[in-house]
Amino acid sequence: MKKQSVCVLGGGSFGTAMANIMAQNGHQVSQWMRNEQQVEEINLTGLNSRYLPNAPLHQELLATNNLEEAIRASDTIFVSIPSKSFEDVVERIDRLLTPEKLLISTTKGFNPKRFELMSDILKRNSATQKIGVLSGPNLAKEIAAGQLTGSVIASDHAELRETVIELLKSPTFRVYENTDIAGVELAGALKNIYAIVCGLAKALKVGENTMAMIMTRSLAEMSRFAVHFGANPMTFLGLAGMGDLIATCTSPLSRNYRVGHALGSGQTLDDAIEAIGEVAEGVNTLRMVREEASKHGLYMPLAEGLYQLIFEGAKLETLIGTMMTGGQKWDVEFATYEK
Ligand SMILES: NC(=O)C1=CN([C@@H]2O[C@H](COP(=O)(O)OP(=O)(O)OC[C@H]3O[C@@H](n4cnc5c(N)ncnc54)[C@H](OP(=O)(O)O)[C@@H]3O)[C@@H](O)[C@H]2O)C=CC1
Ligand SMILES: O=C(CO)COP(=O)(O)O
Repeated sequence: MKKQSVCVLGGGSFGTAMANIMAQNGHQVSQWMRNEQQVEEINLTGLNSRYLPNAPLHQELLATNNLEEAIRASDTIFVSIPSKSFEDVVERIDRLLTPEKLLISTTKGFNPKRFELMSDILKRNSATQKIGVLSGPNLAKEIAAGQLTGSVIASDHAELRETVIELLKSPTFRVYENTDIAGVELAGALKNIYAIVCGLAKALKVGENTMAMIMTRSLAEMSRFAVHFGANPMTFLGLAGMGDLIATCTSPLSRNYRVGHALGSGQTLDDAIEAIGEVAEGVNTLRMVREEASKHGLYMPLAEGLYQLIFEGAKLETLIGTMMTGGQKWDVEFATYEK
């Protein structure tokens, strides 16, 4: 692939990990962030010590404060901004976009202002409809440490999918493709709820039978919700579905898992979030999904139980009770059993 101009919006751990791979691949990469000291640190020392310590960054990765310049110079733009601020940042770049530019979200969450995903925000821009979503079991610190990692690019545009696969291809990072944007994006956002549940369960020292049951029923809930909103249930068998659920529900590197673990160890939600100091998308996702599930009559006992536990002071037994005695009886809902 010939040298491409790319920019990554966001100075957090995931944006930095992606920017670094593309710089290592010889592309012209700028990474936009709002913190001037962080820009200076990356450009002078090759380190992003707040978000990705211990990961030396490629010398050609250029950190910048200049959003306009970064967008104008780039053919492909990755937006790696937490869901809370995603819309604000995308609105700032709107007038700088042109029809050829490729726009990719890496953000796993919902807009807290209204029920919509990041790709919905990207689609509202006035210039380009070349939109994609990157999602998968992608713990940023593991990627930076060179652990073998797979991800998924979902888009209607074959050219976009091909470009992202090539930009990010490395001996340790591989991107697969999918056209089910709704499935891939919903999978990445929803699994954060269940990572909180699993962190909590682990803190309570549950056994592996229990962990397996929680994770598998989580997958059932996630796909039930997502299929209602247009996803293909088969997507949940792939890296963006089962893959990300496994990584996030079992790793203390996941911020959402850590929130759950802290809750299970007796901390308050506010203390847990403050101690982590990075984004944990699952808390907002839980609020949005619970509201939408009740509006549409979707049965989500684990999400409902977690919501009641966190926001309504319910006892842990409520969460356990909804899982053990709930109304849903089929193992796999999208299979046909009755002859
Ligand atoms: N980390 C991971 O392992 C993975 C994360 N993701 C997803 O990627 C998204 C980004 O996460 P991640 O990189 O981990 O987040 P971090 O918490 O590591 O960093 C967030 C970054 O966003 C910046 N930011 C926040 N608000 C704004 C704003 N209004 N304007 C400009 N910059 C802003 C922060 O800047 P500042 O420091 O100035 O506040 C910081 O650079 C999330 O949705 C996450 O779910 C996806 C896959 C893996
Ligand atoms: O999405 C992730 C891994 O795929 C990162 O999870 P956390 O946001 O919980 O750290």
